[in-house]
Amino acid sequence: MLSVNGVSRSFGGVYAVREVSLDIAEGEVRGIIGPNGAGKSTLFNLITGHLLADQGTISFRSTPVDRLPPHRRARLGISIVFQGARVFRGMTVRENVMVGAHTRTRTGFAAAALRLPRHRRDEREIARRADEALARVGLGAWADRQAGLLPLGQQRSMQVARALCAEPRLLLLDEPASGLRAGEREALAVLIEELRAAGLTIMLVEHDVTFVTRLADRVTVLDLGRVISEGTPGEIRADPLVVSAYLGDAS
Ligand SMILES: Nc1ncnc2c1ncn2[C@@H]1O[C@H](COP(=O)(O)OP(=O)(O)OP(=O)(O)O)[C@@H](O)[C@H]1O
Repeated sequence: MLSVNGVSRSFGGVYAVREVSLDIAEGEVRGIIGPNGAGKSTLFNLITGHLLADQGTISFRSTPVDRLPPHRRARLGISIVFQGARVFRGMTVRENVMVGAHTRTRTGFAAAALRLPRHRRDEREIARRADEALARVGLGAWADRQAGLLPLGQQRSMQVARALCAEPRLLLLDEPASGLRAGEREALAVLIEELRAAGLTIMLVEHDVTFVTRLADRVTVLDLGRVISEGTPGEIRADPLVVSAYLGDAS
C-alpha cells in the first residue's frame, strides 16, 4: 500500500532520515520505534508531505506522491494525528473534529466566508461526518460538550476522530499514548485494534515499546535516521542491534 524507497532528508547538513526504505501492506499495523531524534516524526512528515524528501521516492497505492502537497496526499487517503495535536479547548468536541473534515469538501475559503448555500450544505455534511467519526471512537455522547473538559485519553480519541473525518486508508499516529494513564492507554489500544479490524492500515510511532509490540504486526526500528532493524515484535526484541541502540540512548 505504501512504499518508501531510499528516502533521505537532512537539516543543515545533518541527516534526520537517511536512505529509509519500507513497505507497508494493506491492513497492517506497523510500529515505528527508535531513540529520541531517530527520525520517526521526520519520516511521518515525509509520508504526509509536510516535509519533502531530498532524495528517494514515496508511492501510495501505486501512485507516486512524494512531490504532492499534504492536502493532495490526504485526499488520496493518508491522514495523520500529530504528536501533541492541538485541542481547541473552548470549542465543542464536534467542532474540533469538523476542523479536520474540510479537506474532503469542495467549498473553498471564499464560499465559506460568504456563507453561500453550498457552504451551508457542506457544513451539514461535515457535521454529519464528524458525528460518525465520533461514534467510531466512542465519543458519540460527547459531541456537544466543550473539548477542554475531556480527560486527556478522550482528547486523543477526539484527535483520532478528526483524522478519520478525512476517510483515510492509511492512518499515521505519532506518539498517541504519550502522557496517558494505564487505563487510557488500554482504551486507546482497543480503539486502534478496532480501527484495524475495520480495515484501516496504521503506522504507529511510540516510545512505549510494550504498547507498540502489543499492537503491531511488524516493527521498524530507526536509529540516527536509518532503519537498523525490521521484523515481528518477537524478532525485534531479540535483535542485539536494537538492544544496543536503546541502551546507547539510556546511557
Ligand atoms: N525542522 C527541523 N529543523 C532542524 N532539525 C530538525 C527538524 N526536524 C527534525 N530535526 C532533527 O532531525 C532529527 C530527527 O528528529 P525527529 O523529530 O524526526 O526524531 P524523532 O525520532 O521523532 O524524535 P523524538 O522521539 O524525540 O520525537 C533530530 O536530530 C532533530 O533535531
